[in-house]
Amino acid sequence: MKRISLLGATGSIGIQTLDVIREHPEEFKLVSMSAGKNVELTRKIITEFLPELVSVQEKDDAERLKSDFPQVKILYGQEGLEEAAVFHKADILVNAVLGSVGLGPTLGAIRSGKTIAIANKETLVTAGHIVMEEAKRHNVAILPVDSEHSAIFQALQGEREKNIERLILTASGGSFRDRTREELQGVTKADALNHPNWSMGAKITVDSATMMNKGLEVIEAHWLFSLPYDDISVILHRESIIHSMVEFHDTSIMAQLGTPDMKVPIQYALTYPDRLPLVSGKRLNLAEVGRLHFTEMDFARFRCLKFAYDAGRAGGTLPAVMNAANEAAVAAFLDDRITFLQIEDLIEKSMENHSIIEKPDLETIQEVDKETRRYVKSLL
Ligand SMILES: NC(=O)C1=CN([C@@H]2O[C@H](COP(=O)(O)OP(=O)(O)OC[C@H]3O[C@@H](n4cnc5c(N)ncnc54)[C@H](OP(=O)(O)O)[C@@H]3O)[C@@H](O)[C@H]2O)C=CC1
Ligand SMILES: CC(=O)[C@@H](O)[C@H](O)COP(=O)(O)O
Ligand SMILES: [Mn+2]
Repeated sequence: MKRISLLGATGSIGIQTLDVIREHPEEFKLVSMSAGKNVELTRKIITEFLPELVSVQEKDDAERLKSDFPQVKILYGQEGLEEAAVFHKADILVNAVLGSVGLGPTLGAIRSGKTIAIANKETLVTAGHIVMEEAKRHNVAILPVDSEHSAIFQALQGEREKNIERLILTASGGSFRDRTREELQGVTKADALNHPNWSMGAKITVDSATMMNKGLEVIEAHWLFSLPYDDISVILHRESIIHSMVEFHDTSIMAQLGTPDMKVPIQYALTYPDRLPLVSGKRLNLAEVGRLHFTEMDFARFRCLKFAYDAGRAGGTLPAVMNAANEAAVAAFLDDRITFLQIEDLIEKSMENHSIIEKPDLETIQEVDKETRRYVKSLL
């Protein structure tokens, strides 16, 4: 029985993690969780899964939940999030919260010796150097949940790192993959949220449309697999059937394939190094798929991917700046305050405006994150 702490239980990854737990009650138990503002769903989850500790974003919501569930320890805010992550009865943290608020809880859980199943990209993007060093020091495994990194992780089982030529991340191209840059003028929020292959939270769906999602994944891959940026490439693959690949020095390429279903990588992170049947999974029928397509990545068309390679290569605080600017800009877009193309303008301006601090500690990263959000706000 693995005892799970789940951050972001009310989100897209959170709900699918609960599906996996529900499908294997003899294997997994939810012992602590966090949610943001979706109190109704939080109530349902508590009633069904009976976690011992629950944290929500707002104090008022916590007060209401306390009177409804007196047997449950209810917390709130960033402190509550961090406490849920280190709950003493949990063996593994599934971090599926959205945004850089996920960094502190990941570090806390590493320091208390928990295995980390990481969906929250912002943790590794903003502070990969600290997270990987702490994981090594505490002998804690960081298991990828993101589909591309899970694919690479699976393709690397039984292989030696020294034999890797490069990683090849696949990108669907997102909602606007068939449009030119000129055709991006005036696209709407509804258009952006219409991902061709995956059903995900709003922020990551917009990231996929700007290609920032792949940029964040390139930086994540750099930290997870300890490879230089020159050995990490991206290819457009419309179908999202090949979730990513590893090429070896002998020219052999190992790929992981499957239908686009996040329950597969979520469950693999929870069962690793074992596997379990995916109760509600759909088997891939390649004859039905028929053809797979691949296209060279166009960095001029997808500027955010270029920003991410630049930020990753420069290192220091620049990835944290890029990430915070992206979070603030996407939130503004989802709030109808800016156009789609302004997202990348705001990220570019924030990166240009910043003087990089080398080897930043946690406090510096958090300060730079706040400063960048203030800067983006001043530009709006
Ligand atoms: N969705 C996917 O398929 C994939 C997602 N990821 C990554 O996983 C992470 C989560 O993505 P996704 O599930 O799509 O996101 P969602 O927006 O669907 O869910 C986010 C979750 O985080 C909670 N939350 C948001 N902001 C805060 C906050 N400030 N404090 C506390 N809780 C908060 C939300 O609570 P509430 O809704 O209650 O307000 C919700 O539970 C992201 O980093 C994303 O990039 C990676 C690979 C695939
Ligand atoms: C499901 C998942 O892992 C997402 O990160 C997905 O990769 C988004 O797809 P694209 O960014 O390739 O459009
Ligand atoms: Mn992904």
